[in-house]
Parts: sequence; C-alpha cells; structure tokens
Amino acid sequence: MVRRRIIHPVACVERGGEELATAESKPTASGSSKAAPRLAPFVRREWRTLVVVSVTGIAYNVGMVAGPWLEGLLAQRLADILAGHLAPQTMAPLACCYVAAIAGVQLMRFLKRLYVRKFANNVNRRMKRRLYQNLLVTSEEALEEEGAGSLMTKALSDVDDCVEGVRKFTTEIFDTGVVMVAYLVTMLAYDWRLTLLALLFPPVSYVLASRMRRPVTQATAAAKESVSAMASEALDRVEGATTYRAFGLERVRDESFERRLADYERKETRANVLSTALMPIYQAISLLGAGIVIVLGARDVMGSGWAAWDIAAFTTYFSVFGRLAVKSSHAGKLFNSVQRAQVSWERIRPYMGEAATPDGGRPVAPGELRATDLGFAFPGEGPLLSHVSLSARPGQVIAVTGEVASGKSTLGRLLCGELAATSGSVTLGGREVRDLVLARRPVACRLGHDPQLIDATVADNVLLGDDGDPRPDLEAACLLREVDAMPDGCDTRVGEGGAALSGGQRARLALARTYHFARPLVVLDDPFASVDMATEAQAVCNLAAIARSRGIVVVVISHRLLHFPQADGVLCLHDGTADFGTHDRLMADCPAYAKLYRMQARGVDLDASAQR
Ligand SMILES: Nc1ncnc2c1ncn2[C@@H]1O[C@H](COP(=O)(O)OP(=O)(O)OP(=O)(O)O)[C@@H](O)[C@H]1O
Repeated sequence: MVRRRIIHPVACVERGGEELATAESKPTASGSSKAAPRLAPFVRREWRTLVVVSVTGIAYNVGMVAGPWLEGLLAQRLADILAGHLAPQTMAPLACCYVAAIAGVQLMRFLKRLYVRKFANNVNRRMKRRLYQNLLVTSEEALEEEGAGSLMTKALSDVDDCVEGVRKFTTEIFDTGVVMVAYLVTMLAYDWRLTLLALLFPPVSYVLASRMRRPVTQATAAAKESVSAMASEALDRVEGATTYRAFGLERVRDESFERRLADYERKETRANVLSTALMPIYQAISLLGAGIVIVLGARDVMGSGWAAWDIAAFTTYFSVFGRLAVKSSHAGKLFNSVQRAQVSWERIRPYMGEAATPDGGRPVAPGELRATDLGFAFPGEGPLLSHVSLSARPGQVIAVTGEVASGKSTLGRLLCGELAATSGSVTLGGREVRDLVLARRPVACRLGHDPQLIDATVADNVLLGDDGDPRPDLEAACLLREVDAMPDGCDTRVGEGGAALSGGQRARLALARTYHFARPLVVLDDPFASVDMATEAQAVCNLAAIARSRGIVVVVISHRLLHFPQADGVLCLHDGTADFGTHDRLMADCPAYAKLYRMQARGVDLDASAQR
C-alpha cells in the first residue's frame, strides 16, 4: 500500500535510520508526562530576567508621573515669570530637572524593553526546543494525522504567537497596570471627586473589550487553521509538482491553492480587524471623560470647584488624565494578545509536555516472539486482520506473504508495537512489545518501503554517527562489492534521499543500516523488491546467518516466495485471517498460499533455487 508520509530526517538520524517503533499517541499522552503541560514553567525558568524587568518596569512607569508633574511646575513657573513674580533664570534648574527626569525614565524604558525581549527570546527558544524534541518521538501515525502544514505552522508560528502574547502581557503589566495605578493615585490626590466622575468611562471600554474576547478567539483560531491548510496545500503542490505537470493537473491544483489563499486572506483579515481595529473605539470611549475634566477642572482653578487648583495643577491633572485614558484603552489590546496567545498555546499544548528522550531505554534481551490471536481494524473501518498467531524462537526467520492489501505492512507495524492491536497480544521474551515501546525500550526495528537515506556518505548512512566499521553490514546486505567499485568507496556521497544510487542500492544501503542497529525483533518489509534473484539468494542466506549469530527474530514480508521454503516459519494472510506453519504444511493445508507459491513457481526451478 502506498501512503503519503512525512519525512522527518532528524528523527531518522535519531532513530538509527530505522522506522523505530514508537507510540502512536502524542508524547504527552504516551506516558512521558502525565500532567497536562502548562505554560507557567517555561515563564518561571526566566525569573531572573523577570526580576530585572520588574525593577526597571516599575521605575519607568512610576517615573512617567514625574513628566506631567514637572510639566505643570514648568507651566506655573512660566506664568510666574511672565507675571514678573520670578526672575527668568529660575526656570533653568527646573528645566534641568525635567531633562534629567525624562532621560532617567527613558533609560529605564530602554532597559525594561531589552530585558523583556531577552525574556521572550529565551522562552521562545525553550518552547521550540521542547516542541522539536517531542515531535521527534511522536509516531508517524500521529504526525500524519496532524498534517505537515499544521505541524509547520505549529513549529514556526504558533510558538512565536504564544510567546508574543506572553511578552505583550509582561510589557503591559508594567506599561499599563503599574502606570495606571500611579496615574490614578496622582489624580485622586489632586481631586478625588472629579477623578471618580471622569473615570466612569474607561471601565466601559474594558467591558466592551472583554465582550469581544470570544469573537477574537474564534477568528484567531479560524485564521490559524486556514494558514495550516494553506501550508499543507503548498507542500503538496511542491512535492507533487512533477506528477501534477505530467498529468496536466497543474491548473486544478493552482486553483485549489488560490481558494485556500483567498480563505486565508479572509480569515486573517477578520482576525486582524477584530484584534487591532477596535482599539480606536476603546480609546474614544475612554476619552469621553475629557469634557468633564475641562469643565470641572476649570471650576477648581476659578475657586468654585471641589479643590483649589493653580494652572500647574490643572495642566498636570489634564495631562495625567489623557495618558490614563489612552493607557486604559491598551487593556483591550492586552485582552486580544492574550487571546491570540491562548489559541496558539492550545494548538501546541499536546507537544509541550516533558520531552521524552528518543531511544534512551535499557537494551532488551533477545527472546521468543509470540503473536497470539491478533486482531486489528483502522479507526472507522472494518476488521483488517483477525485471529493472527505466530511464534519464533531467537535466531529464527519468519516469512510473511499474502494478497495485495491483505494487511502485511500493518501486521509488521503491529509486531513492532507501532500500532496497538484491537485484540490479542504480541510479546517478546514474555513481555508485551507495545509496553516496551511505550517505555522507549529499543526492542524492535522495522525497515519500511521508504529507505530514508540522508545526504551524506555511504558510511554515514550505515553508521549515522555511530562508531564502527560499516563494511560487515554492507557485505551482509550484498552491497560491499558495489560500494568498493565507487570512486570514493564508503566515503562516496549518496545525494539527497540516495539520489545517486539505484533503487536496489538504496534498499540494500537501508538494509545495511538496519543490520548495524538490529534489535531483538527486526521486521523487513519487502527488502528485496528491487534486487536480482542471485543477489536476493545471497542476501537471504546472510539474513538467516545474522539472525542465528545474534539470536534475534527476523520477520521478512515479501510478495516473492522464492526463498520461503528456507524460512523457519511462514505466515500467509488471506481473507482477513492467517495461516502459520512451515512452508510444507502451508503447501498442504493452505490453498491460498499453495496457489500463490505455484503461480510464482511457473518457469522457476524453486527447489533448485532454494538449495543454492
Ligand atoms: N493509516 C491507515 N488508515 C486507514 N487504512 C489504512 C491505513 N494504512 C493502511 N490502510 C489500509 O489497510 C489495508 C492494508 O494495508 P497494508 O499496507 O497493511 O497492506 P499490504 O498487504 O502490506 O499491502 P501491499 O501488498 O500493497 O504491500 C489497505 O486497504 C490500506 O488501504
């Protein structure tokens, strides 16, 4: 069966190039971390930076009140000088104080911004590292379900959006929260009755902003989904460019991409409008109190109000009120950025649990493989396999065959613990393989249809950074003679995905790597599909020798039955069930197997080939 798969080369390197059996659930659900991941620990790790942010943030924002206060004094001093009550030179010390205060406040602002950025960068780096580590140990099944576009969006933009929300929140705590308290206290000190009246309006803008939370969240989530779908579409278009061109489907695919693009534009525009364009409305509402301040403040200056003000007091009060009104409208901005961050966090949350270390478990000793009464069905589909049983002692080779799409590859994945059986069990040495896999113990490896070669040398592709000599493994895979004939031998580069090799060479190079990292259970899914018969005969011989010498169980899945008589056991899948036994018994008792074998036997002297 051919299915589109996500290539994750780093995972391939980490997993020894084999399709290492992993949990199909996401890391957090697979036992590495039971508690739901939380954002707070990522933030808490940066407590030192946050202390600097707090000190500079409070100094900056409290210092902000000094500006309007000194401006009031300057206005009053100017009035006194113009009235002849004071000499002009008395302005100089006050002006110096003003400049020094502004400079000090701006210095604090610079430091606060610097450390907020540092804080955000560190949180971002830590979250991306965690996401990356968890993606590495997530099963292909889960990755495919998620979709490549969605994963790219999560890795690249959701973490950024989430951290940006945290950064804005941290910034606004000081730039909005602390400074508003400082402004409020100042205004209450000047005239508390006027202050209470003038500040009736900002709460209206808070209420409106909080009412808008749900639409903002929904619009943001819709925009995120749309960008993921667009990324998937673009990836698919690039990956399948040659195919679409060859089959004249380019226009259809381009139109489909255009539709995705239009959908993205619409949803992103709506999300942006809701999260940013409402700001002026919040501001206008907050500023409605300005009229009250002008009328009642003028009465204070005239001596008929609730307080006795001079021009300095009026100037300071009006300036502080204006700043407070503008700041209070920022609360809406704060809600919106927090909403956006929440949406992103929910999307990446499943991948943010304690990172599981790939392949970190203790080795598993070789043992008997026993599959008992296995049954399996893909979600929402009818049973694919039922009542499948087999067993193999250490050192034995089991051959598996069956009709097309009878579930051979699926059985290989079940044996390796990559998929959870619907019923029955698979044990190795008496322990459930899937439990060992979920505990990240290196129990099984599977060589699938895709060799997953890296753009490096032949030796690198076998060893993947491991110490050792690749030659014995290359020889066992019947590739050494061809590698020795290459210009640089084992140091020959194979190109991206092994582009410089033939299909058969690619398959055998991946086989050599599987031998190098062999586990107690090795499943080879159609490993000799692209090699000639003589090479296949030698490779099968070597495979049996490796199984015996290392005491491992090897399961070979193949459509080619030429060498099945040499296997220690044969499993034939047919009609949703299976027959297991020796080649001779199946020839006698399993008509489906006998038919397949005889069909291939036509024109081939099988007995002679098998004895070679
Ligand atoms: N992830 C999946 N979700 C749903 N159905 C799937 C999935 N993977 C495989 N199948 C279906 O399960 C059936 C068996 O697939 P499988 O690859 O195991 O068969 P196979 O015997 O190895 O095929 P082939 O002979 O072509 O190599 C197919 O009908 C396939 O479409």
